[in-house]
Amino acid sequence: MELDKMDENDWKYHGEGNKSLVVSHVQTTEQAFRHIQNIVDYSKNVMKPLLGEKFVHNGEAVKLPIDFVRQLSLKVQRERPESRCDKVMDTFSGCALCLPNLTQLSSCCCFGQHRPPLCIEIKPKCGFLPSSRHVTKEIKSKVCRFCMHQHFKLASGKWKRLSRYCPLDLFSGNKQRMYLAIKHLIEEPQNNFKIFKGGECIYSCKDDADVLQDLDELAQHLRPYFLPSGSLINGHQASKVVLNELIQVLMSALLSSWDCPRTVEPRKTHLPEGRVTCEASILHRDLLWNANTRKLSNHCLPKDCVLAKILGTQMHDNLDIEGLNPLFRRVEQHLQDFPKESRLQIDGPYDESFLEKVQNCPAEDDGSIEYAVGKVHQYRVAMTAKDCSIMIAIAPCGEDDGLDQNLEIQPAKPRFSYSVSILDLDPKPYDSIPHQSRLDAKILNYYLRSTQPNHQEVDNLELTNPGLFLGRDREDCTLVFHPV
Ligand SMILES: O=P(O)(O)O[C@@H]1[C@@H](OP(=O)(O)O)[C@H](OP(=O)(O)O)[C@H](O)[C@H](OP(=O)(O)O)[C@H]1OP(=O)(O)O
Ligand SMILES: Nc1ncnc2c1ncn2[C@@H]1O[C@H](COP(=O)(O)OP(=O)(O)OP(=O)(O)O)[C@@H](O)[C@H]1O
Repeated sequence: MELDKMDENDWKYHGEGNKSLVVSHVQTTEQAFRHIQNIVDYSKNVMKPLLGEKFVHNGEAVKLPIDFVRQLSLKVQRERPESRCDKVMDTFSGCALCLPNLTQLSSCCCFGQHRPPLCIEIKPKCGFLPSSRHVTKEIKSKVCRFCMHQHFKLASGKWKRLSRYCPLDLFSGNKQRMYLAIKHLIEEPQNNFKIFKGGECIYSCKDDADVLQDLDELAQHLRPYFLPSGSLINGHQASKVVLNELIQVLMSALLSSWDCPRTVEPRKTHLPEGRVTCEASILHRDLLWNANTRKLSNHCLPKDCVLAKILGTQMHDNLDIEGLNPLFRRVEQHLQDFPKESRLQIDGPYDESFLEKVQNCPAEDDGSIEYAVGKVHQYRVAMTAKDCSIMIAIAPCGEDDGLDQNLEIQPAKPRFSYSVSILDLDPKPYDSIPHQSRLDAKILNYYLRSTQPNHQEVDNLELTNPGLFLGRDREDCTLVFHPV
């Protein structure tokens, strides 16, 4: 803040205590409001057209009384996880993003009165392997970023166990692969899987928890939704049935092609040819040896299902960070040469013209700034889609709502209505691109160091906490495929 440019009209009374009188800067509120409005514009004008009207709730920027925000921040403080408490709430901004509660079903969906709705949140992460000619390290086209990143996260202490989840299995459209992907998410949720019941989080990552106990407890919560009330199945068998049913419902929701009438065979999206399995996935070896390899590795999702929409948007990153870097530098150079240039819309406005730049970027590099900025925008859009979450709200519906014992004799499938939404669609900052580049190299180095003992470092990077490094690879596992 420059002292000689201070103007009392930019400040207003905020409140006071015994010793302090607090004034706040009016710009702060306006800037913060602009920031939130930018998020709303980005969700509404950029991500919604790409991901689909029905999945995206852009929300609304709202102004709130500052005292209310301060009180609220104190009230929620004790419920916040310790690992997040380094972030403080901006209690002076007086504004917020108002969104519908996506753990609840929208009012148009029917749902039973007896049981509160369930909501499953999945953060699927990146579902494809880069096929860009700019990729210099072969491993990147064999092992997906999530699976490589696991080793770095373990070494840096973010998580205590490796997740066996592989996004390529979830996005495969193949029911057997999807089944295992969801099973692995349940077993080790990290920040990729949560379950809410009546809006309350009942299942999420607990670092020190006993995994098996967690699963039994979870099955207890879910039992009334998936087993008839008088069912005699108990213990481990009941948990297996309940979790199996949950996975089946989730797969239906993830594969629903919402624009197609249910009676018609849904159209399929065949994604570009290329490697569609990840070598680190525990399924990989089975896929290689299985007689049905081609069928199992089919990359085929129903058109317009939530997974196809997210994957299609992620694939706007078709150069990989390695191919993007020189284009980022071209934009940087241009901004240095023309500092007042705003038509590139680096920080917005996120309007139709921004979307036009994303959708109509020239296919080949013609050396122009337009091409470079189009690719940068595409990359940022892809980053948002690689970091978003899917919320699947489900509730029992129809005449079978009060599942009774008779159903056990001739089990009828419980019926559910569900709604699917996508959340966390913030624009990723333009200036985070250099960080992405460094992170990419770090992830690669940690992965290679853990799996290939003689590996030479890719770049001259300083690797943090090498002493913490655990070189254990995934548990060896043989799978038998059953029809589902
Ligand atoms: O880079 P990644 O893949 O680790 O993603 C980050 C996420 O970590 P994850 O790998 O999902 O555990 C990370 O998730 P957590 O906050 O760690 O749960 C954030 O979503 C981060 O986004 P932002 O910088 O807060 O906008 C994410 O950063 P971006 O790369 O999307 O900016
Ligand atoms: N509209 C909503 N309805 C219900 N739950 C929500 C909603 N928005 C966010 N949440 C919950 O709050 C969590 C954090 O929200 P969000 O992912 O938007 O934050 P973020 O800071 O952008 O996260 P990230 O670190 O992943 O970038 C979500 O994972 C979800 O569980």
